[in-house]
Amino acid sequence: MRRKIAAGNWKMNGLRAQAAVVEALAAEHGGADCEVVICPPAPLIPLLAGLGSGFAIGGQDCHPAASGAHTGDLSAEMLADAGASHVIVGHSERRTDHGEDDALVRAKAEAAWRAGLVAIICIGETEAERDADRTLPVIDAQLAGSVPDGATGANTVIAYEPVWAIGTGRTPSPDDIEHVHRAIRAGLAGRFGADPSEAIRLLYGGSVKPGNAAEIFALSDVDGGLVGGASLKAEDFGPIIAAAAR
Ligand SMILES: O=C[C@H](O)COP(=O)(O)O
Repeated sequence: MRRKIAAGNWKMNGLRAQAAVVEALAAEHGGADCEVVICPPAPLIPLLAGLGSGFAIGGQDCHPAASGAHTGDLSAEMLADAGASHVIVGHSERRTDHGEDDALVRAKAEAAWRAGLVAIICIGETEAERDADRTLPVIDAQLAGSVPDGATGANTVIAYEPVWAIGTGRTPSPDDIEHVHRAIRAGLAGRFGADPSEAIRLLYGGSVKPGNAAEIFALSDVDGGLVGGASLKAEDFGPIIAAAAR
C-alpha cells in the first residue's frame, strides 16, 4: 500500500511571513495519514525545516554537481544541509524557462540521490503534443530520459503534470489522468520490474484544488498531488492534505 503524498510547490512565491501557512497547516493537519512535502523558495528551507511541523521540506531544483563555479545554482548537498529531504527536478517551468532536457533532469535526479534526497521527477506533455495525440509517446520518452536507473519507491516520486493544466484551472478528465498514470506504471514495471515499480508513488499535478483533489487522488495509480497555487494558502492546501489522507 503506497502512502499518499500532498506536495506543495510554492514556486517563486513567499517571504518569511509565509511560514505562518505551514504553522497553520501543521496545527490542523499535523497528524494526517499521508506525507506532506512543502517545497518553498530555497531561502525559506531552513526556516520551514526548523518549525518542527512534521512536514517534509523540499527544494525546487538542484545542480548536478555537488559544488563548483556555478553562480546562482544550488547543489543537492546544500539543500540537504539546509534541512530538505526532497527536491523537485524537471518541472516544466525549468524545462521551458531554463531549457532543461531529459539528460540534465536525469543528472539532477542522480545528484538528489547522491545527497540522500528524494527526487520528485516531473514529466508531462504540452497542449500541442496532447492535441497531436502524442501524450503517451512523450511521457514514455521523458520517463526513459529523465528517470535514472536505480529508481525505487524510497528515492523517487514521479509527478505527471500536463503543461497545459498548470496554473490554468483546466485538468484532464479523471479517465485521462488514470489512463496516463496506468501507462506510467506500466512503463516503470517494464523497466524496473513489477514489484519495484509498484512502490514508486505517482503524483498528479496541474490545477489541483480543494474541489477536485479527492476525486483525483481516488483514481487508481494516483498517489497524491503536486500542487502549485493552491498550496500557498492554508485554507486551500488543508483540504487537499485531508483528501490525500482519506
Ligand atoms: O508544481 C506544481 C504544478 O506546476 C501545478 O501548479 P498549479 O497547481 O498552480 O496548477
